[in-house]
Amino acid sequence: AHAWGYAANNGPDKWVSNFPVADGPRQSPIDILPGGASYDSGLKPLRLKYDPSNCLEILNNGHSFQVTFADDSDSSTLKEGPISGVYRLKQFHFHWGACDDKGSEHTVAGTKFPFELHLVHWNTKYPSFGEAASKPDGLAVVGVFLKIGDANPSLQKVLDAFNNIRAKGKQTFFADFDPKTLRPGCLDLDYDGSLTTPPLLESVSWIVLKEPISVSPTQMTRFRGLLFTGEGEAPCCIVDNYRPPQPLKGRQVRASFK
Ligand SMILES: NS(=O)(=O)c1ccc(C(=O)NCc2ccccc2F)cc1
Ligand SMILES: [Zn+2]
Repeated sequence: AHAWGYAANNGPDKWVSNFPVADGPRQSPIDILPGGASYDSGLKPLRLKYDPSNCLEILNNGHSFQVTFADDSDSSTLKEGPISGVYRLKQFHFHWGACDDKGSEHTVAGTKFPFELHLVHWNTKYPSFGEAASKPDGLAVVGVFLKIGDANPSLQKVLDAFNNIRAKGKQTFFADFDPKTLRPGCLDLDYDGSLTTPPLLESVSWIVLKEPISVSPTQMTRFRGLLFTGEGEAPCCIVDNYRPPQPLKGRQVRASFK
C-alpha cells in the first residue's frame, strides 16, 4: 500500500482503509466552539518547562518538519493543566496551508488559521514515547495557532534552518531553541483526542491554546518552500498537510477560562 499523505489518492479520506481507528470515538482534530466548552475551575495553569539544550535536530519527514528533543531526562516537561503526572517534550512540528485561509487542524467556531504548531509530549509513567503512544493517557499535545502579523523572532531561528532540510529525509543539527517563546497567553481548551496523522492512535490529551501567535507573511512563505519530495524527485511543496475536523461524538471540551 502506498504511504499515507495529503494528496487525493492517499489523503485523510483514504486513511481509514489502512487505519480503521480513523472512524473511532476520539479522533482529532475537532472544531472547537468556545461557547460550548465548559469552564473547569479545577484546571490549574499549564506548566511548560523547556531546556533549550535538549534540542537535538530539525528534520523533514516528508509530511512536515519536526524539531526533535532529547527526552532521556525530565528537563523539558509539561505538567498541570488537564493532565496528571509529568510529560516529556519529544518534538514539535507544524501544519499549514497553501494559502493563508487554511492550514490549521483544529478550528475555532469554524475559523481556520494559516498554521498550527504541535508540541508533542509523552507520559513518563510509561518507558518510552512508542509505549506511551498506545495508551489512552500516553500523550499530551499542545496546539498553538499562528496568524499573520508581526514577524516572530523566535520562529526565525527555526526558519533559518530550513535551507538544510528542504528535501524529504534531510536533517540537520539544531540547538538552543526554547519553544516556550512560542507560547501565547494561557487560555486553554482541553479535550481527549488522537494523533492527527496515521497511526491516528487515540492516546492524546489535547491542550489547544485559544490565542494565536503571529508570524509575518515572509516567514510564512518560507514554510511553503519545504518539499514533500526527496532530492532528485520532481519537487512538490509541503502544503495543506492538515487533517480536517472530525466528529466530536459526545466529547466535552473543558476551558481554563470563563
Ligand atoms: N499531529 S500530532 O497529532 O501532533 C502527531 C504527533 C506525533 C505523531 C507521531 O509521533 N507519529 C509517529 C509514531 C506514532 C506512534 C508510535 C510511534 C511513532 F513514532 C503523529 C502525529
Ligand atoms: Zn501535528
